[in-house]
Amino acid sequence: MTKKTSAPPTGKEHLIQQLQEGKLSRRGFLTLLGLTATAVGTQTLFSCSEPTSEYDYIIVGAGSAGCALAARLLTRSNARILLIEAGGSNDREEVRDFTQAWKLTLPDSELDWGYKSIPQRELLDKPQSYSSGKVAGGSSSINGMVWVHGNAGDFDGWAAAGCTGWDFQGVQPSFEMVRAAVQPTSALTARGALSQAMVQAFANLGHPSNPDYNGAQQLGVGYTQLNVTEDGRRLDAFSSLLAPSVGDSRLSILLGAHVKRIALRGKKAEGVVLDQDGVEQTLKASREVIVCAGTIQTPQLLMLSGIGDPAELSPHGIPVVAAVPGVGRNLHDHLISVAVRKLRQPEPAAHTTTMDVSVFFGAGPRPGMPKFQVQAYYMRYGWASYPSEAVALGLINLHPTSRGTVKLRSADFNDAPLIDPNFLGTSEDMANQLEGYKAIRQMLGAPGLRDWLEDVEHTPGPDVSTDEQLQEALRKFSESDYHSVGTCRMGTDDLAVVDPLLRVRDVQGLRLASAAVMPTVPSGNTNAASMMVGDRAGRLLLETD
Ligand SMILES: Cc1cc2nc3c(=O)[nH]c(=O)nc-3n(C[C@H](O)[C@H](O)[C@H](O)COP(=O)(O)OP(=O)(O)OC[C@H]3O[C@@H](n4cnc5c(N)ncnc54)[C@H](O)[C@@H]3O)c2cc1C
Repeated sequence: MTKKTSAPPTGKEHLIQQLQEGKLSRRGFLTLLGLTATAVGTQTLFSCSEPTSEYDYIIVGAGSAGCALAARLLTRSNARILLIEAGGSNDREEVRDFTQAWKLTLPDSELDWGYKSIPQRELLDKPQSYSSGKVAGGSSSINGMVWVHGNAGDFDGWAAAGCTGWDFQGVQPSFEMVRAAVQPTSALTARGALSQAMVQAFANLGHPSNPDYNGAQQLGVGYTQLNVTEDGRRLDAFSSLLAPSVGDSRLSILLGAHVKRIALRGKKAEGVVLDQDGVEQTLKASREVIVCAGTIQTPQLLMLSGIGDPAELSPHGIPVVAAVPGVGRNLHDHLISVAVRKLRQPEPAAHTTTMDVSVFFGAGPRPGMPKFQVQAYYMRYGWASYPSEAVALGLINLHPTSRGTVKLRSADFNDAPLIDPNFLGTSEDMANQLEGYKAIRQMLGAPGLRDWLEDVEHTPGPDVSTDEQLQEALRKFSESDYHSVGTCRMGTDDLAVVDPLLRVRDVQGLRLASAAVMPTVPSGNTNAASMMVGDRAGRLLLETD
Protein backbone atom coordinates (compact mmCIF):
# COMPACT_ATOMS: atom_id res chain seq x y z
CA MET A 1 0.00 0.00 0.00
CA THR A 2 1.35 3.44 -0.91
CA LYS A 3 -0.09 6.37 0.98
CA LYS A 4 -0.48 9.47 -1.13
CA THR A 5 -1.01 13.00 0.04
CA SER A 6 -3.87 15.47 -0.51
CA ALA A 7 -6.41 12.95 -1.76
CA PRO A 8 -9.91 14.36 -2.26
CA PRO A 9 -12.65 12.95 0.01
CA THR A 10 -13.81 9.85 -1.81
CA GLY A 11 -14.89 6.36 -0.84
CA LYS A 12 -15.72 5.89 2.81
CA GLU A 13 -14.83 9.47 3.71
CA HIS A 14 -17.21 10.69 1.05
CA LEU A 15 -19.99 8.42 2.26
CA ILE A 16 -19.44 9.47 5.86
CA GLN A 17 -19.58 13.09 4.78
CA GLN A 18 -22.81 12.44 2.90
CA LEU A 19 -24.25 10.61 5.90
CA GLN A 20 -23.31 13.49 8.21
CA GLU A 21 -24.80 16.07 5.86
CA GLY A 22 -28.05 14.13 5.68
CA LYS A 23 -27.64 13.52 1.94
CA LEU A 24 -27.55 9.79 2.53
CA SER A 25 -29.75 7.71 4.79
CA ARG A 26 -28.16 5.25 7.19
CA ARG A 27 -29.79 2.42 5.27
CA GLY A 28 -28.40 3.82 2.02
CA PHE A 29 -25.00 4.02 3.66
CA LEU A 30 -25.16 0.38 4.69
CA THR A 31 -26.53 -0.63 1.34
CA LEU A 32 -23.74 0.97 -0.54
CA LEU A 33 -21.14 -0.70 1.58
CA GLY A 34 -22.75 -4.05 0.81
CA LEU A 35 -23.44 -4.75 4.46
CA THR A 36 -26.38 -6.27 6.25
CA ALA A 37 -28.32 -4.12 8.67
CA THR A 38 -27.18 -6.42 11.49
CA ALA A 39 -23.64 -5.16 11.05
CA VAL A 40 -24.58 -1.74 12.44
CA GLY A 41 -21.85 -0.18 14.55
CA THR A 42 -19.62 2.38 13.02
CA GLN A 43 -16.31 0.69 13.67
CA THR A 44 -17.59 -2.65 12.48
CA LEU A 45 -18.93 -1.07 9.36
CA PHE A 46 -15.67 0.44 8.39
CA SER A 47 -13.58 -2.63 9.04
CA CYS A 48 -16.11 -4.81 7.23
CA SER A 49 -15.90 -2.61 4.18
CA GLU A 50 -12.13 -2.97 3.88
CA PRO A 51 -11.46 -4.89 0.69
CA THR A 52 -8.85 -7.29 1.95
CA SER A 53 -9.96 -10.67 0.68
CA GLU A 54 -9.87 -12.46 -2.63
CA TYR A 55 -12.99 -12.66 -4.76
CA ASP A 56 -14.10 -14.99 -7.53
CA TYR A 57 -15.29 -12.25 -9.87
CA ILE A 58 -14.34 -8.60 -9.80
CA ILE A 59 -16.62 -6.26 -11.74
CA VAL A 60 -15.23 -2.79 -12.48
CA GLY A 61 -18.01 -0.18 -12.73
CA ALA A 62 -21.47 -0.27 -11.09
CA GLY A 63 -23.22 1.31 -14.07
CA SER A 64 -25.98 0.05 -16.35
CA ALA A 65 -24.09 -3.04 -17.47
CA GLY A 66 -22.14 -3.70 -14.26
CA CYS A 67 -25.29 -3.79 -12.10
CA ALA A 68 -27.09 -6.05 -14.57
CA LEU A 69 -24.11 -8.39 -14.67
CA ALA A 70 -23.88 -8.63 -10.87
CA ALA A 71 -27.64 -9.20 -10.62
CA ARG A 72 -27.49 -12.01 -13.17
CA LEU A 73 -24.57 -13.73 -11.44
CA LEU A 74 -26.46 -13.63 -8.13
CA THR A 75 -29.35 -15.59 -9.64
CA ARG A 76 -27.37 -18.80 -9.82
CA SER A 77 -23.78 -18.58 -8.71
CA ASN A 78 -22.28 -19.11 -5.28
CA ALA A 79 -19.26 -17.12 -6.31
CA ARG A 80 -17.98 -14.19 -4.23
CA ILE A 81 -18.48 -11.04 -6.27
CA LEU A 82 -16.86 -7.66 -5.76
CA LEU A 83 -18.44 -4.72 -7.57
CA ILE A 84 -16.14 -1.69 -7.64
CA GLU A 85 -17.38 1.82 -8.42
CA ALA A 86 -15.39 5.05 -8.59
CA GLY A 87 -18.39 7.20 -7.70
CA GLY A 88 -20.48 7.38 -4.54
CA SER A 89 -24.01 6.71 -3.40
CA ASN A 90 -27.04 7.17 -5.67
CA ASP A 91 -29.27 7.58 -2.64
CA ARG A 92 -29.77 11.30 -3.28
CA GLU A 93 -32.90 13.25 -3.96
CA GLU A 94 -31.64 14.75 -7.21
CA VAL A 95 -31.04 11.23 -8.54
CA ARG A 96 -34.31 9.76 -7.31
CA ASP A 97 -36.63 12.62 -8.37
CA PHE A 98 -36.92 12.57 -12.16
CA THR A 99 -37.90 16.22 -12.37
CA GLN A 100 -34.41 17.13 -11.13
CA ALA A 101 -32.53 15.11 -13.75
CA TRP A 102 -31.40 18.22 -15.61
CA LYS A 103 -29.19 19.23 -12.65
CA LEU A 104 -27.08 16.09 -12.75
CA THR A 105 -24.88 17.06 -15.65
CA LEU A 106 -24.28 20.65 -14.58
CA PRO A 107 -20.57 21.50 -14.78
CA ASP A 108 -19.83 20.98 -11.08
CA SER A 109 -21.88 17.86 -10.51
CA GLU A 110 -19.84 15.34 -8.53
CA LEU A 111 -22.03 12.61 -10.04
CA ASP A 112 -20.63 13.22 -13.52
CA TRP A 113 -17.09 12.57 -14.77
CA GLY A 114 -17.54 15.87 -16.63
CA TYR A 115 -15.66 14.86 -19.76
CA LYS A 116 -15.39 17.02 -22.83
CA SER A 117 -14.52 15.92 -26.34
CA ILE A 118 -11.71 17.51 -28.29
CA PRO A 119 -12.94 20.41 -30.50
CA GLN A 120 -15.23 19.05 -33.18
CA ARG A 121 -14.23 20.35 -36.60
CA GLU A 122 -17.71 20.03 -38.13
CA LEU A 123 -19.39 21.66 -35.10
CA LEU A 124 -17.68 25.04 -35.33
CA ASP A 125 -14.64 23.63 -33.51
CA LYS A 126 -16.60 23.38 -30.27
CA PRO A 127 -15.70 20.67 -27.76
CA GLN A 128 -18.76 18.62 -26.86
CA SER A 129 -19.96 17.80 -23.37
CA TYR A 130 -19.35 14.11 -22.77
CA SER A 131 -21.23 13.54 -19.54
CA SER A 132 -20.90 10.13 -17.95
CA GLY A 133 -22.23 8.96 -14.59
CA LYS A 134 -19.79 8.65 -11.71
CA VAL A 135 -22.12 7.18 -9.12
CA ALA A 136 -23.73 3.86 -8.21
CA GLY A 137 -25.93 3.13 -11.23
CA GLY A 138 -23.45 4.86 -13.55
CA SER A 139 -24.97 6.85 -16.40
CA SER A 140 -28.39 5.32 -15.66
CA SER A 141 -28.38 7.44 -12.49
CA ILE A 142 -27.89 10.73 -14.34
CA ASN A 143 -29.58 10.06 -17.67
CA GLY A 144 -32.83 11.21 -19.25
CA MET A 145 -34.60 7.90 -18.40
CA VAL A 146 -35.94 7.38 -21.92
CA TRP A 147 -36.41 3.63 -22.33
CA VAL A 148 -35.82 2.25 -25.84
CA HIS A 149 -34.65 -1.27 -26.68
CA GLY A 150 -33.61 -0.56 -30.25
CA ASN A 151 -34.66 -2.53 -33.30
CA ALA A 152 -34.54 -6.27 -34.02
CA GLY A 153 -32.45 -5.40 -37.09
CA ASP A 154 -29.73 -3.83 -34.92
CA PHE A 155 -29.01 -7.09 -33.16
CA ASP A 156 -29.51 -9.27 -36.23
CA GLY A 157 -26.92 -6.97 -37.85
CA TRP A 158 -24.46 -7.63 -35.01
CA ALA A 159 -24.92 -11.39 -35.46
CA ALA A 160 -24.53 -11.13 -39.23
CA ALA A 161 -21.21 -9.32 -38.65
CA GLY A 162 -19.89 -12.30 -36.65
CA CYS A 163 -21.30 -11.75 -33.16
CA THR A 164 -22.87 -15.18 -32.86
CA GLY A 165 -25.61 -15.38 -30.25
CA TRP A 166 -26.32 -11.61 -30.26
CA ASP A 167 -29.16 -11.74 -32.81
CA PHE A 168 -32.54 -10.37 -31.74
CA GLN A 169 -33.74 -13.75 -30.52
CA GLY A 170 -30.53 -14.27 -28.57
CA VAL A 171 -30.72 -10.94 -26.72
CA GLN A 172 -34.46 -11.08 -25.98
CA PRO A 173 -34.20 -12.91 -22.62
CA SER A 174 -31.84 -10.21 -21.36
CA PHE A 175 -34.09 -7.39 -22.54
CA GLU A 176 -37.01 -9.11 -20.82
CA MET A 177 -35.09 -9.38 -17.58
CA VAL A 178 -34.05 -5.72 -17.45
CA ARG A 179 -37.45 -4.53 -18.64
CA ALA A 180 -39.11 -6.46 -15.82
CA ALA A 181 -36.76 -4.77 -13.34
CA VAL A 182 -37.34 -1.17 -14.47
CA GLN A 183 -40.96 -1.54 -15.62
CA PRO A 184 -40.86 1.33 -18.11
CA THR A 185 -44.03 3.35 -18.33
CA SER A 186 -45.55 6.08 -20.46
CA ALA A 187 -48.03 6.99 -17.70
CA LEU A 188 -46.22 10.26 -16.97
CA THR A 189 -45.62 11.35 -20.54
CA ALA A 190 -49.17 10.57 -21.69
CA ARG A 191 -50.62 12.71 -18.91
CA GLY A 192 -50.00 16.21 -20.28
CA ALA A 193 -52.33 18.00 -22.67
CA LEU A 194 -49.34 19.24 -24.69
CA SER A 195 -48.01 15.67 -25.10
CA GLN A 196 -51.42 14.55 -26.30
CA ALA A 197 -51.55 17.43 -28.76
CA MET A 198 -48.10 16.54 -30.12
CA VAL A 199 -48.96 12.87 -30.65
CA GLN A 200 -52.14 13.82 -32.48
CA ALA A 201 -50.44 16.53 -34.55
CA PHE A 202 -47.63 14.21 -35.68
CA ALA A 203 -50.08 11.40 -36.43
CA ASN A 204 -51.98 13.86 -38.61
CA LEU A 205 -48.77 14.45 -40.54
CA GLY A 206 -48.77 10.76 -41.46
CA HIS A 207 -46.73 9.10 -38.71
CA PRO A 208 -48.60 5.95 -37.69
CA SER A 209 -49.75 5.89 -34.09
CA ASN A 210 -47.65 3.37 -32.13
CA PRO A 211 -48.47 2.72 -28.47
CA ASP A 212 -45.29 0.66 -27.89
CA TYR A 213 -42.13 1.35 -29.89
CA ASN A 214 -40.46 -1.49 -27.92
CA GLY A 215 -43.05 -3.91 -29.25
CA ALA A 216 -43.46 -5.58 -32.63
CA GLN A 217 -43.08 -2.29 -34.57
CA GLN A 218 -40.69 0.55 -33.80
CA LEU A 219 -41.84 2.99 -36.48
CA GLY A 220 -44.48 5.60 -35.67
CA VAL A 221 -45.40 8.14 -33.00
CA GLY A 222 -46.20 7.48 -29.34
CA TYR A 223 -45.63 8.56 -25.76
CA THR A 224 -42.10 8.13 -24.54
CA GLN A 225 -41.50 5.26 -22.13
CA LEU A 226 -39.47 6.12 -19.04
CA ASN A 227 -37.74 3.98 -16.44
CA VAL A 228 -39.50 5.93 -13.75
CA THR A 229 -42.21 4.91 -11.27
CA GLU A 230 -45.65 6.40 -11.76
CA ASP A 231 -44.96 8.82 -8.92
CA GLY A 232 -41.83 10.10 -10.63
CA ARG A 233 -38.95 8.19 -8.99
CA ARG A 234 -36.00 7.12 -11.15
CA LEU A 235 -35.37 3.39 -11.53
CA ASP A 236 -31.68 3.36 -12.35
CA ALA A 237 -29.70 0.15 -12.77
CA PHE A 238 -28.46 0.06 -9.18
CA SER A 239 -31.85 0.68 -7.55
CA SER A 240 -33.80 -1.60 -9.83
CA LEU A 241 -31.39 -4.52 -10.13
CA LEU A 242 -29.21 -4.63 -7.02
CA ALA A 243 -31.38 -3.22 -4.23
CA PRO A 244 -33.04 -6.63 -3.71
CA SER A 245 -29.59 -8.16 -3.14
CA VAL A 246 -28.58 -5.83 -0.34
CA GLY A 247 -27.11 -7.88 2.45
CA ASP A 248 -26.41 -10.89 0.25
CA SER A 249 -23.14 -12.24 1.61
CA ARG A 250 -21.96 -13.17 -1.90
CA LEU A 251 -21.87 -9.52 -3.00
CA SER A 252 -19.51 -6.80 -1.79
CA ILE A 253 -19.78 -3.30 -3.17
CA LEU A 254 -16.91 -0.90 -2.95
CA LEU A 255 -17.65 2.75 -3.68
CA GLY A 256 -15.26 5.63 -4.23
CA ALA A 257 -12.59 3.25 -5.54
CA HIS A 258 -10.97 4.12 -8.86
CA VAL A 259 -9.44 1.15 -10.67
CA LYS A 260 -6.08 2.29 -12.06
CA ARG A 261 -5.19 -0.80 -14.05
CA ILE A 262 -5.80 -4.51 -14.43
CA ALA A 263 -3.35 -6.62 -12.42
CA LEU A 264 -1.83 -8.94 -15.00
CA ARG A 265 0.58 -11.85 -14.66
CA GLY A 266 1.87 -12.24 -18.18
CA LYS A 267 -1.31 -12.26 -20.25
CA LYS A 268 -3.55 -13.46 -17.44
CA ALA A 269 -5.76 -11.02 -15.49
CA GLU A 270 -5.39 -11.74 -11.79
CA GLY A 271 -7.24 -8.80 -10.29
CA VAL A 272 -7.22 -5.02 -10.24
CA VAL A 273 -5.08 -2.25 -8.84
CA LEU A 274 -7.23 0.50 -7.36
CA ASP A 275 -6.97 3.82 -5.64
CA GLN A 276 -9.29 4.55 -2.72
CA ASP A 277 -8.86 7.57 -0.52
CA GLY A 278 -5.36 7.92 -1.94
CA VAL A 279 -4.42 4.39 -0.96
CA GLU A 280 -3.35 1.95 -3.63
CA GLN A 281 -4.41 -1.68 -3.28
CA THR A 282 -4.38 -4.80 -5.40
CA LEU A 283 -7.42 -7.06 -5.15
CA LYS A 284 -7.42 -10.57 -6.57
CA ALA A 285 -10.04 -12.36 -8.64
CA SER A 286 -9.66 -16.12 -8.72
CA ARG A 287 -11.88 -16.50 -11.80
CA GLU A 288 -12.33 -13.38 -13.90
CA VAL A 289 -12.22 -9.62 -14.02
CA ILE A 290 -15.04 -8.03 -15.98
CA VAL A 291 -14.62 -4.38 -16.95
CA CYS A 292 -17.96 -2.54 -17.14
CA ALA A 293 -16.51 0.96 -17.11
CA GLY A 294 -18.45 2.34 -20.09
CA THR A 295 -17.44 3.64 -23.51
CA ILE A 296 -14.85 6.18 -22.40
CA GLN A 297 -13.13 4.54 -19.44
CA THR A 298 -13.04 0.95 -20.65
CA PRO A 299 -10.50 1.64 -23.42
CA GLN A 300 -8.60 3.99 -21.12
CA LEU A 301 -8.28 1.29 -18.46
CA LEU A 302 -7.19 -1.32 -21.00
CA MET A 303 -4.54 0.98 -22.44
CA LEU A 304 -3.25 1.92 -18.97
CA SER A 305 -2.91 -1.83 -18.38
CA GLY A 306 -0.83 -2.36 -21.53
CA ILE A 307 -3.65 -3.72 -23.71
CA GLY A 308 -4.08 -1.76 -26.91
CA ASP A 309 -2.43 -0.53 -30.05
CA PRO A 310 1.35 -0.45 -29.46
CA ALA A 311 1.48 2.83 -31.39
CA GLU A 312 -0.81 4.41 -28.78
CA LEU A 313 0.93 2.92 -25.74
CA SER A 314 4.57 3.52 -26.60
CA PRO A 315 4.46 7.37 -26.57
CA HIS A 316 3.22 7.15 -22.96
CA GLY A 317 5.90 4.68 -21.90
CA ILE A 318 3.38 1.91 -21.24
CA PRO A 319 4.82 -1.56 -21.86
CA VAL A 320 2.70 -3.59 -24.29
CA VAL A 321 1.19 -6.70 -22.71
CA ALA A 322 -1.23 -7.52 -25.52
CA ALA A 323 -1.28 -5.82 -28.89
CA VAL A 324 -5.00 -5.25 -29.49
CA PRO A 325 -5.15 -2.49 -32.11
CA GLY A 326 -8.93 -1.95 -31.97
CA VAL A 327 -8.90 -0.57 -28.40
CA GLY A 328 -10.27 3.00 -28.45
CA ARG A 329 -11.35 2.94 -32.11
CA ASN A 330 -14.88 2.90 -33.50
CA LEU A 331 -16.22 5.57 -31.12
CA HIS A 332 -19.57 6.69 -32.41
CA ASP A 333 -22.57 8.43 -30.97
CA HIS A 334 -25.93 9.94 -31.79
CA LEU A 335 -25.81 13.61 -32.63
CA ILE A 336 -29.02 15.44 -31.72
CA SER A 337 -30.04 18.58 -33.63
CA VAL A 338 -32.57 20.85 -32.01
CA ALA A 339 -35.38 23.04 -33.35
CA VAL A 340 -37.54 25.09 -30.97
CA ARG A 341 -40.75 27.09 -30.88
CA LYS A 342 -41.93 28.99 -27.85
CA LEU A 343 -45.29 28.22 -26.27
CA ARG A 344 -48.02 30.83 -26.45
CA GLN A 345 -48.91 30.05 -22.79
CA PRO A 346 -46.83 28.20 -20.17
CA GLU A 347 -47.91 24.60 -19.77
CA PRO A 348 -48.97 23.88 -16.19
CA ALA A 349 -47.38 20.43 -16.19
CA ALA A 350 -45.32 19.12 -13.29
CA HIS A 351 -42.59 17.63 -15.44
CA THR A 352 -39.44 19.24 -16.79
CA THR A 353 -36.87 17.99 -19.25
CA THR A 354 -37.70 14.36 -19.87
CA MET A 355 -38.86 13.55 -23.39
CA ASP A 356 -42.61 13.40 -23.79
CA VAL A 357 -43.15 12.07 -27.28
CA SER A 358 -41.06 9.83 -29.52
CA VAL A 359 -41.25 9.49 -33.27
CA PHE A 360 -39.32 6.90 -35.27
CA PHE A 361 -39.45 7.38 -39.04
CA GLY A 362 -37.65 6.90 -42.36
CA ALA A 363 -36.11 3.76 -43.88
CA GLY A 364 -33.09 2.44 -41.97
CA PRO A 365 -30.58 -0.14 -43.19
CA ARG A 366 -32.88 -3.17 -42.68
CA PRO A 367 -36.62 -3.70 -43.13
CA GLY A 368 -38.65 -2.21 -40.27
CA MET A 369 -35.70 -0.18 -39.01
CA PRO A 370 -36.16 3.57 -38.64
CA LYS A 371 -33.65 6.02 -40.05
CA PHE A 372 -34.47 8.83 -37.62
CA GLN A 373 -35.68 9.35 -34.07
CA VAL A 374 -37.34 12.52 -32.81
CA GLN A 375 -37.40 13.35 -29.12
CA ALA A 376 -40.15 15.89 -28.53
CA TYR A 377 -40.48 17.67 -25.24
CA TYR A 378 -41.70 20.59 -23.27
CA MET A 379 -38.92 22.76 -21.86
CA ARG A 380 -39.91 24.37 -18.61
CA TYR A 381 -36.42 25.72 -18.05
CA GLY A 382 -34.15 27.17 -20.68
CA TRP A 383 -31.16 25.06 -21.65
CA ALA A 384 -27.97 26.31 -23.31
CA SER A 385 -29.14 28.97 -25.78
CA TYR A 386 -32.70 27.61 -25.91
CA PRO A 387 -35.59 29.44 -24.24
CA SER A 388 -37.85 28.31 -21.41
CA GLU A 389 -41.57 27.56 -21.86
CA ALA A 390 -41.01 26.12 -25.29
CA VAL A 391 -41.25 22.90 -27.26
CA ALA A 392 -38.00 21.40 -28.49
CA LEU A 393 -37.74 18.69 -31.09
CA GLY A 394 -34.44 16.84 -31.21
CA LEU A 395 -33.52 14.98 -34.39
CA ILE A 396 -31.23 11.95 -34.26
CA ASN A 397 -29.76 10.21 -37.31
CA LEU A 398 -29.87 6.71 -35.83
CA HIS A 399 -27.15 5.11 -37.96
CA PRO A 400 -24.17 7.46 -38.23
CA THR A 401 -21.22 6.38 -40.35
CA SER A 402 -18.65 8.71 -38.75
CA ARG A 403 -16.18 6.97 -36.46
CA GLY A 404 -13.87 8.54 -33.87
CA THR A 405 -11.47 7.51 -31.12
CA VAL A 406 -10.69 7.47 -27.41
CA LYS A 407 -6.93 7.92 -26.85
CA LEU A 408 -4.76 8.39 -23.80
CA ARG A 409 -3.85 11.92 -22.83
CA SER A 410 -1.20 10.57 -20.48
CA ALA A 411 -0.30 7.50 -18.46
CA ASP A 412 -1.90 9.06 -15.36
CA PHE A 413 -5.22 7.39 -14.52
CA ASN A 414 -6.55 10.72 -13.22
CA ASP A 415 -6.16 12.40 -16.62
CA ALA A 416 -9.32 12.35 -18.76
CA PRO A 417 -8.67 10.62 -22.09
CA LEU A 418 -8.81 12.40 -25.45
CA ILE A 419 -12.32 11.87 -26.80
CA ASP A 420 -13.00 12.46 -30.48
CA PRO A 421 -16.46 11.35 -31.66
CA ASN A 422 -15.77 12.92 -35.07
CA PHE A 423 -19.34 14.19 -35.39
CA LEU A 424 -20.53 14.75 -38.98
CA GLY A 425 -17.21 13.37 -40.16
CA THR A 426 -18.76 11.92 -43.33
CA SER A 427 -20.75 13.75 -45.99
CA GLU A 428 -23.40 11.01 -45.68
CA ASP A 429 -23.96 11.94 -42.03
CA MET A 430 -24.36 15.63 -42.89
CA ALA A 431 -26.81 14.80 -45.69
CA ASN A 432 -28.91 12.59 -43.41
CA GLN A 433 -28.88 15.08 -40.54
CA LEU A 434 -30.06 17.76 -42.98
CA GLU A 435 -32.88 15.57 -44.28
CA GLY A 436 -34.10 14.81 -40.77
CA TYR A 437 -33.75 18.41 -39.62
CA LYS A 438 -36.03 19.59 -42.41
CA ALA A 439 -38.59 17.03 -41.28
CA ILE A 440 -38.64 18.22 -37.66
CA ARG A 441 -39.07 21.83 -38.68
CA GLN A 442 -42.19 20.74 -40.52
CA MET A 443 -43.35 18.87 -37.44
CA LEU A 444 -42.92 22.00 -35.31
CA GLY A 445 -45.13 23.85 -37.78
CA ALA A 446 -47.83 21.13 -37.74
CA PRO A 447 -51.36 22.58 -37.97
CA GLY A 448 -52.34 20.65 -34.82
CA LEU A 449 -49.81 22.64 -32.77
CA ARG A 450 -50.83 26.14 -33.92
CA ASP A 451 -52.91 26.79 -30.81
CA TRP A 452 -49.94 25.85 -28.65
CA LEU A 453 -46.87 27.24 -30.39
CA GLU A 454 -45.90 30.71 -31.54
CA ASP A 455 -46.03 31.28 -35.28
CA VAL A 456 -42.38 32.27 -35.49
CA GLU A 457 -39.74 29.60 -35.01
CA HIS A 458 -37.18 30.39 -32.29
CA THR A 459 -34.43 27.95 -33.32
CA PRO A 460 -32.94 27.91 -35.90
CA GLY A 461 -35.25 30.83 -36.82
CA PRO A 462 -37.35 31.98 -39.78
CA ASP A 463 -34.38 33.39 -41.73
CA VAL A 464 -32.80 29.96 -42.10
CA SER A 465 -34.06 28.40 -45.31
CA THR A 466 -31.37 27.33 -47.81
CA ASP A 467 -29.44 24.08 -47.41
CA GLU A 468 -26.31 26.09 -46.76
CA GLN A 469 -27.99 28.04 -43.97
CA LEU A 470 -29.45 24.85 -42.55
CA GLN A 471 -26.03 23.20 -42.48
CA GLU A 472 -24.69 26.17 -40.56
CA ALA A 473 -27.62 25.86 -38.14
CA LEU A 474 -26.87 22.17 -37.69
CA ARG A 475 -23.29 22.95 -36.76
CA LYS A 476 -24.57 25.36 -34.14
CA PHE A 477 -27.60 23.56 -32.69
CA SER A 478 -26.34 19.98 -32.51
CA GLU A 479 -24.68 18.12 -29.67
CA SER A 480 -23.99 14.67 -28.32
CA ASP A 481 -27.09 12.82 -27.18
CA TYR A 482 -24.81 10.80 -24.87
CA HIS A 483 -25.26 7.50 -26.68
CA SER A 484 -21.58 6.78 -27.26
CA VAL A 485 -20.67 3.16 -27.96
CA GLY A 486 -18.19 0.90 -29.68
CA THR A 487 -14.68 1.69 -28.39
CA CYS A 488 -13.89 -1.96 -27.57
CA ARG A 489 -16.17 -3.57 -30.03
CA MET A 490 -17.17 -7.17 -30.22
CA GLY A 491 -16.45 -9.18 -33.36
CA THR A 492 -14.15 -11.67 -35.01
CA ASP A 493 -12.01 -9.47 -37.27
CA ASP A 494 -8.57 -8.00 -36.52
CA LEU A 495 -9.95 -4.77 -35.03
CA ALA A 496 -12.41 -6.50 -32.71
CA VAL A 497 -11.39 -6.16 -29.05
CA VAL A 498 -13.63 -8.86 -27.59
CA ASP A 499 -15.01 -12.04 -29.10
CA PRO A 500 -18.76 -12.83 -28.99
CA LEU A 501 -18.23 -14.31 -25.50
CA LEU A 502 -16.89 -10.87 -24.49
CA ARG A 503 -13.36 -12.19 -23.82
CA VAL A 504 -10.55 -9.73 -24.51
CA ARG A 505 -8.33 -10.88 -27.36
CA ASP A 506 -5.02 -12.36 -26.38
CA VAL A 507 -5.65 -11.97 -22.62
CA GLN A 508 -6.99 -14.62 -20.24
CA GLY A 509 -9.44 -14.05 -17.40
CA LEU A 510 -10.62 -10.67 -18.69
CA ARG A 511 -13.99 -9.79 -20.21
CA LEU A 512 -15.71 -6.52 -21.02
CA ALA A 513 -19.40 -5.68 -20.72
CA SER A 514 -20.76 -2.18 -21.37
CA ALA A 515 -21.76 0.08 -24.23
CA ALA A 516 -18.09 -0.10 -25.25
CA VAL A 517 -18.55 -3.58 -26.76
CA MET A 518 -21.46 -2.68 -29.03
CA PRO A 519 -20.33 -2.98 -32.66
CA THR A 520 -22.87 -0.36 -33.78
CA VAL A 521 -25.17 1.97 -31.90
CA PRO A 522 -28.73 0.61 -31.65
CA SER A 523 -31.75 2.47 -33.08
CA GLY A 524 -32.49 4.53 -30.00
CA ASN A 525 -31.26 5.53 -26.56
CA THR A 526 -28.66 3.16 -25.21
CA ASN A 527 -29.40 2.46 -21.53
CA ALA A 528 -31.65 -0.56 -22.08
CA ALA A 529 -29.16 -2.09 -24.52
CA SER A 530 -26.27 -1.47 -22.08
CA MET A 531 -28.20 -3.25 -19.33
CA MET A 532 -28.95 -6.04 -21.80
CA VAL A 533 -25.21 -6.41 -22.50
CA GLY A 534 -24.52 -6.71 -18.74
CA ASP A 535 -27.19 -9.33 -18.22
CA ARG A 536 -26.00 -11.31 -21.22
CA ALA A 537 -22.42 -11.15 -19.95
CA GLY A 538 -23.69 -12.70 -16.71
CA ARG A 539 -25.39 -15.49 -18.62
CA LEU A 540 -22.19 -16.19 -20.55
CA LEU A 541 -20.20 -16.36 -17.29
CA LEU A 542 -22.74 -18.67 -15.67
CA GLU A 543 -22.29 -21.10 -18.55
CA THR A 544 -18.70 -21.61 -17.38
CA ASP A 545 -19.29 -21.08 -13.63
C1 LIG B 1 -26.54 12.73 -19.51
C2 LIG B 1 -26.93 11.44 -20.13
C3 LIG B 1 -28.25 11.27 -20.57
C4 LIG B 1 -28.62 10.06 -21.15
N1 LIG B 1 -29.95 9.86 -21.44
C5 LIG B 1 -30.35 8.60 -21.78
C6 LIG B 1 -31.72 8.29 -21.85
O1 LIG B 1 -32.58 9.11 -21.60
N2 LIG B 1 -32.07 7.02 -22.19
C7 LIG B 1 -31.13 6.06 -22.47
O2 LIG B 1 -31.51 4.93 -22.81
N3 LIG B 1 -29.83 6.34 -22.41
C8 LIG B 1 -29.42 7.57 -22.03
N4 LIG B 1 -28.09 7.83 -21.87
C9 LIG B 1 -27.12 6.77 -22.21
C10 LIG B 1 -27.09 5.60 -21.23
O3 LIG B 1 -27.34 6.05 -19.91
C11 LIG B 1 -25.71 4.92 -21.34
O4 LIG B 1 -25.53 4.47 -22.67
C12 LIG B 1 -25.57 3.72 -20.42
O5 LIG B 1 -25.89 4.06 -19.09
C13 LIG B 1 -24.13 3.20 -20.50
O6 LIG B 1 -24.00 2.10 -19.64
P1 LIG B 1 -22.56 1.50 -19.35
O7 LIG B 1 -22.77 0.39 -18.40
O8 LIG B 1 -21.88 1.26 -20.63
O9 LIG B 1 -21.75 2.68 -18.63
P2 LIG B 1 -22.10 3.51 -17.29
O10 LIG B 1 -23.53 3.33 -16.90
O11 LIG B 1 -21.62 4.89 -17.53
O12 LIG B 1 -21.23 2.78 -16.20
C14 LIG B 1 -19.84 2.86 -16.08
C15 LIG B 1 -19.53 2.89 -14.60
O13 LIG B 1 -18.16 2.58 -14.41
C16 LIG B 1 -17.61 3.47 -13.45
N5 LIG B 1 -16.19 3.55 -13.74
C17 LIG B 1 -15.61 4.00 -14.86
N6 LIG B 1 -14.27 3.88 -14.79
C18 LIG B 1 -14.01 3.33 -13.58
C19 LIG B 1 -12.80 2.97 -12.91
N7 LIG B 1 -11.61 3.11 -13.51
N8 LIG B 1 -12.88 2.46 -11.66
C20 LIG B 1 -14.10 2.27 -11.06
N9 LIG B 1 -15.26 2.61 -11.64
C21 LIG B 1 -15.22 3.12 -12.90
C22 LIG B 1 -18.36 4.77 -13.71
O14 LIG B 1 -18.26 5.65 -12.61
C23 LIG B 1 -19.76 4.27 -13.98
O15 LIG B 1 -20.51 4.14 -12.80
C24 LIG B 1 -27.67 9.02 -21.32
C25 LIG B 1 -26.36 9.19 -20.88
C26 LIG B 1 -25.99 10.38 -20.27
C27 LIG B 1 -24.58 10.53 -19.77
